[in-house]
Amino acid sequence: MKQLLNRTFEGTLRVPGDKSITHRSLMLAALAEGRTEIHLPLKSEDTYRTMEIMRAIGADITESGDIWIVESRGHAHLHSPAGPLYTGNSGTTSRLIIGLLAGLGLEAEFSGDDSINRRPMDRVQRPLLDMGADIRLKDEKYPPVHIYPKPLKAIDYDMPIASAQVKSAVLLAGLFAEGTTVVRESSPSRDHSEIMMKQFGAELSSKDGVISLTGGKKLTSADVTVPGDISSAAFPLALAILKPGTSITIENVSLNPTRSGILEVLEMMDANIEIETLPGDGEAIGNITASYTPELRGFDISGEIIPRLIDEIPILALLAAYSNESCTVSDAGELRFKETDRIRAVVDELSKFGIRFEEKEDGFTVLPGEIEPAAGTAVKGYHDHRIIMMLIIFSIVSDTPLNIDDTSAIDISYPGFINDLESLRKDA
Ligand SMILES: O=C(O)C1=C[C@@H](OP(=O)(O)O)[C@@H](O)[C@H](O)C1
Ligand SMILES: C=C(OP(=O)(O)O)C(=O)O
Repeated sequence: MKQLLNRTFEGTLRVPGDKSITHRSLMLAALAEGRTEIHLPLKSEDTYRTMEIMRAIGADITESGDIWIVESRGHAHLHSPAGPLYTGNSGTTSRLIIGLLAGLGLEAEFSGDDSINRRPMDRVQRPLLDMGADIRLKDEKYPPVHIYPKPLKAIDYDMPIASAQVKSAVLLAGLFAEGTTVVRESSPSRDHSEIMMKQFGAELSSKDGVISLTGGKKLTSADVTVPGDISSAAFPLALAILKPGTSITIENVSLNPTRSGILEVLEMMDANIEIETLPGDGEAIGNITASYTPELRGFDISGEIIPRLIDEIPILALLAAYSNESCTVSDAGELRFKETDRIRAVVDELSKFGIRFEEKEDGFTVLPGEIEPAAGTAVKGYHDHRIIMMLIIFSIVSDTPLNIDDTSAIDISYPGFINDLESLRKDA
């Protein structure tokens, strides 16, 4: 990483494919009769966990360079796995698979790594029990999760939290439930499941936060091209804004409005960014250019924007530290249930450099002030990809070598992160 310090960066990058869309494409392609090609999938630890699980229940998936091919004779050919499943570090795999397995009426058991085994699964279990599923959890909350075959009925579900994982689990189960499943969202969460289910022929409509899905409709294959992941793009974009002499363009990245809250905050901060939308009929995509911005305004965000930038909050905290004004994030208590408690992690690690935080149960305020980077400071990544990548961007922006305990979790969502940054070095 030393090779990235005391440099400036310039150029164009394609970040890896969207993680949320890749997970969903593997699941839906396995349910849909026919051959699906998934172009430019994210090849990362988390998405391979979903691929292995889909194979363990009978999906035929082959990899051919940047295309994954799923050949399916339809959902009826999927079967209970021969042994326990493993979801690794992936919350999306864990939550969505509960809905999928319950919907298919399969018997299965799964657990994950230490982080997943501490993440709550009862949020998905509750609505599925209402649908008639039989799902058992350790201490009524955590993996190992056991799922037993039961027929499902549609429900009308008022979401108590804004969670795309819960919504998607209910919808995946709803594909096989008797009747029309209705999900009511209080704040919009990412809608990739809804978009893709329609592409695969599901009888689904969505309006003003109310999603209706009629069970029993046969899905048919549809090719998917995965756009770049805006959650990954956020790191090089932050680098461009914070590093003097730097300008970076990210091409073909998802601009889905349920994901692009970060761009709205960058605009609030008066950051130098340009967004070019590209034509297309599925997921919104475009190119984003960000450049060094010496004076950054503050922000105060809460409410409906939070689910639209939830995974970008660690890197937003770093941007906030460089603002001349105070920056507040509220209504983001969900951050405490991610790979690690991301509020704690951000506050504990960035405080080591004189960055002043007021921590709250549901967020934090970053106060303006001097940053005091000290070479060789020991920092912890908590085996959380987003915390680690934020710390690496801080190290590069402040030209300070840091002693990060373990960076291997980068591979959860962005293998090639360091290489991509190297490709942008002005002298590369
Ligand atoms: O559905 C998805 O693909 C995701 C939903 C979000 O989680 P929640 O549903 O828990 O908010 C997000 O944090 C996660 O990275 C991916
Ligand atoms: C929270 C994340 O993912 P997951 O919930 O799938 O582990 C993330 O990618 O930041």
